[in-house]
Amino acid sequence: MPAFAANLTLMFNEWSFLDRFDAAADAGFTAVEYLFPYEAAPDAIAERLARNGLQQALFNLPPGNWAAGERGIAALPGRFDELTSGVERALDYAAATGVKRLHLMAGLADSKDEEAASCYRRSIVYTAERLAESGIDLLIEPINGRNMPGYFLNDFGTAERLIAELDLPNLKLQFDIYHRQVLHGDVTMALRRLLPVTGHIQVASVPPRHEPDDEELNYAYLFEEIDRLGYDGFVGCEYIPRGRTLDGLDWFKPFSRS
Ligand SMILES: O=C(O)C(=O)[C@@H](O)CO
Ligand SMILES: [Mg+2]
Repeated sequence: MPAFAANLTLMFNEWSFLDRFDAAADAGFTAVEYLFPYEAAPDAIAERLARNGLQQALFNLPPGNWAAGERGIAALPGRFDELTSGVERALDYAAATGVKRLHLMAGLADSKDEEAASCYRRSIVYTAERLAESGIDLLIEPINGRNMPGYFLNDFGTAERLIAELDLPNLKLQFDIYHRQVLHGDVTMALRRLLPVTGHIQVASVPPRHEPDDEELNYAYLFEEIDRLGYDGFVGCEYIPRGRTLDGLDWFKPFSRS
């Protein structure tokens, strides 16, 4: 049975950020993920995790100026010092939360730009090696250009080649099934091939990015396939509820701890 992590950036928005941990646990989740923890104190998050018996599945390293439209800095020339200090900040939160995988966002840059590609590789190598000292995996995620126009890493093949070429033991793929379907389709065959390098899976319906129970993809089949493949990581529920979060959890009932 997949281990689902509620995505507290998109789900449980009826509650304040810290109260979303309680709401997710009450709804039967045993793990959580979100984009960024940095507006809450590490201890406050740790307390919510412990109080609710929740595991921290994932969060992202600092992305640059998100409010100004930045979507990561790893591929951006001239931002390496900021990247290294962001890694230390993320490690403080990792120590408090016990998270074992962090996602590094590439940023908005031309995917054919050689300087961006070189910055991206340098950032990945640095970050992976620094995280390895704490036993943490580094994830990279291809993101489709409809949701994030201009995002540098917009192709699963590029991510697959990069992971193979860099050959870093803790560099893994964040396989977001929603992005995979929008970008390329062929989800099941890609899962089968890429599972050995996959460190985290995320789900949502396609195309509206809602609960994984309808529209273009057959998630009942895909959840069984994830089990058949022996995947033992988390499946992040990175979806926008159609209405109130709790009203959209019928799909989750067979997997809930309550
Ligand atoms: O957009 C997505 O998909 C994500 O997983 C976010 O974490 C972007 O980092
Ligand atoms: Mg995702």
